[in-house]
Amino acid sequence: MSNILLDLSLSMVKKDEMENMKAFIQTAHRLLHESLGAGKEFTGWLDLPNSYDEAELNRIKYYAEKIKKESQAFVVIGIGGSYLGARALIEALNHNFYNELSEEKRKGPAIYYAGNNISSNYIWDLIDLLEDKDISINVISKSGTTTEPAIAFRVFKEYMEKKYGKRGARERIYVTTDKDRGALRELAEMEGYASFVIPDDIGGRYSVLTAVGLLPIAVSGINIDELLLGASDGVDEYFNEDLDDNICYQYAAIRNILYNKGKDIEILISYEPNLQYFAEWWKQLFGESEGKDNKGIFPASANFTTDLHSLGQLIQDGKRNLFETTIHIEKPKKDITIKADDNNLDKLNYLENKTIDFVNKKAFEGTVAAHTSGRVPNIVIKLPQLNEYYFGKLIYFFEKACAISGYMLGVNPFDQPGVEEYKRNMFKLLGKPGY
Ligand SMILES: O=P(O)(O)OC[C@H]1O[C@H](O)[C@H](O)[C@@H](O)[C@@H]1O
Repeated sequence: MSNILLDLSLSMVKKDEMENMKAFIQTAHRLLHESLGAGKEFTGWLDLPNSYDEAELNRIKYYAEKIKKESQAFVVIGIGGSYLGARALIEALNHNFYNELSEEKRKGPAIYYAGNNISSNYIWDLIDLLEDKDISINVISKSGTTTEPAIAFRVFKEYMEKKYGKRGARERIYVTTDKDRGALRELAEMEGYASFVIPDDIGGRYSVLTAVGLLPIAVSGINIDELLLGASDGVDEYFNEDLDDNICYQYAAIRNILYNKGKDIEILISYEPNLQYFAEWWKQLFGESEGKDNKGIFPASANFTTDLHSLGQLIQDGKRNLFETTIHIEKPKKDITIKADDNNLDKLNYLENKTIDFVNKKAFEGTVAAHTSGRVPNIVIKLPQLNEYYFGKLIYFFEKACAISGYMLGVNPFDQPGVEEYKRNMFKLLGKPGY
């Protein structure tokens, strides 16, 4: 049966180096599964796909349908873990030009994002774009107090109330936040908005398979049952503490081996442009989880072949402190056959009857060969297809690999104390009371 596969044949790591990681992997496995590790109170995501509350799932589906019916555009207000996962999957699993499609062709409203920056130009332009559209909004914040989404929501709440009146706006505003803490929870209760809960034991960057991600994802027409099924199969498949039989743990182990050899930048590569935000989600997951105590691999990303024409030189020939992890999709959703041309001025007739995906795959093979000859270790994660099931499983694969990798590195993979530093300075400069 087809499945996600991990190809380590070009990782430049020897078999015995992996063997030597077995004990460390088993320790990390125990820290995670027996709730003995740092941040153990944030491991609710571990069994979530297997223990999903059916009633909550049905509520998500019900409101997703309501939003679809009532809206031409849907605005997701959130930052970091409160929006990246949703955007990653909405873009990865839909049409490359989803928002630009006609309403008949699209399976849901156009989806826009706000509250992920503090640019007045951005908010202004978004409001301008939404002027003649019927909209609904989902404000997502675990803490309920993050500045960026809070400011955007203040603007959008006023906008909605002007457009639809207070009662009408109430019907179109959805809140996803903590069960009983935070300003957003208080506001949701006070205004009577439909609301969803981010469980206490799941941190933002591990929350894509909760209502945080599932509501917006379902609104875009993606099958969330299939997504959860993939993740749930991942729970079983990536449980085995024997390194030989667990590709998720192999990925965690090899990252640590490479890091200890001075490879402190990992570039996540894809040959599909609509995986750009999947890489952004992955960057937050690994960056916030591991980058602490003056340690951690810097997670970067590149889109090939696009970036081969801009970053390719550095990867091939620059400082040897990086490695690549490619997400390789075996079968495209659609393909195009290259035809012969009588004039052949572009000299492409040698590709007659080959498909564009065939060329893309040859570009991948050629790139991996070139970069490994340039001493860049290459890890390849192979997915049979770009669909809900495999991406649900891949999400879980990375979440778990990240937690295991973080424990092997000796950090708490579930906190992010460093992020507060810029906030404190900004609040002080803004004159926020108490700073
Ligand atoms: O969901 P929120 O509480 O608004 O947090 C949104 C994001 O901002 C924070 O500063 C954290 O660094 C992230 O881990 C988090 O995902």
